[in-house]
Amino acid sequence: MKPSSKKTVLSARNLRFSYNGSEVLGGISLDVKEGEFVAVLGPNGAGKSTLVKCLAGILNCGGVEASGRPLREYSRDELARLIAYVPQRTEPGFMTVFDTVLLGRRPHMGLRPSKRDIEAVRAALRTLGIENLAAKTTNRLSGGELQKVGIARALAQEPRILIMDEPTNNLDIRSQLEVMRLARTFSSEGGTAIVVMHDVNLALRFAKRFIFMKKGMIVADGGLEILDGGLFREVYGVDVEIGEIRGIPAVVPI
Ligand SMILES: Nc1ncnc2c1ncn2[C@@H]1O[C@H](COP(=O)(O)OP(=O)(O)OP(=O)(O)O)[C@@H](O)[C@H]1O
Repeated sequence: MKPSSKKTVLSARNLRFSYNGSEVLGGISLDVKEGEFVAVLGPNGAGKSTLVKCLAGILNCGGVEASGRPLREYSRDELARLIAYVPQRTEPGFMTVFDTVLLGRRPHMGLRPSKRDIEAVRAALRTLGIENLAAKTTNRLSGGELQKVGIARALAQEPRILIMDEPTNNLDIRSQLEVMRLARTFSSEGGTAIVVMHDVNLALRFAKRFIFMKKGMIVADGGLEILDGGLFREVYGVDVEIGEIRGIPAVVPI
């Protein structure tokens, strides 16, 4: 890839992580720059979620810096203003959709929500097309609606880095496209989007950089130029045909 003059916002150096003594990340190094849209791909259990939880500061992994400063030196609110993380599953509760999304404003808010906070929540609900659900409690939503609430909460947080773990889970095809467009817009406006995905074709269509993981390691990292049959055989153990439909890259298992 061509070197870029953009600022590095997140970096990991020789990142290792174990659950109960069992190593899941085996020494990962990467730099992510402002304005990037990165898709993290790879088979089940490869360590994708663990990696993004380390990058988001959800897991205390060490070896991760944001804007040149170790994550552990950030206060909780500082980190939340910088990085929003959307987990694989948003848990339902007894709060309304509006109040759940308002939680995203906590790191910005005083004792009471300001006009600005309320407007940020409304804007996030609008972006996800769920204003009509604002008064509903989240335990009465469908899986896809709940997923959108989690994403809206992250947007309301107005972070500089948006990290989403399989955000298109549970979503219909139109909503999948909307979420990917939203991440693309976020990154084209100077934010940084890092998204864990299983849908290779959706990732290829929208993201600009692809990190393929296997067994806790990065196997390949780059733009569309890194794609070839050998990569898919190595990472997923499947043979694929790689083509293009109307200029959109398409990978078909054969
Ligand atoms: N809380 C945990 N405790 C113990 N082991 C865990 C825990 N979370 C994940 N693991 C293990 O760590 C490994 C990597 O899991 P991770 O969720 O990071 O993979 P992934 O690539 O995101 O997988 P998937 O695509 O299935 O979501 C797996 O072997 C998993 O069993």
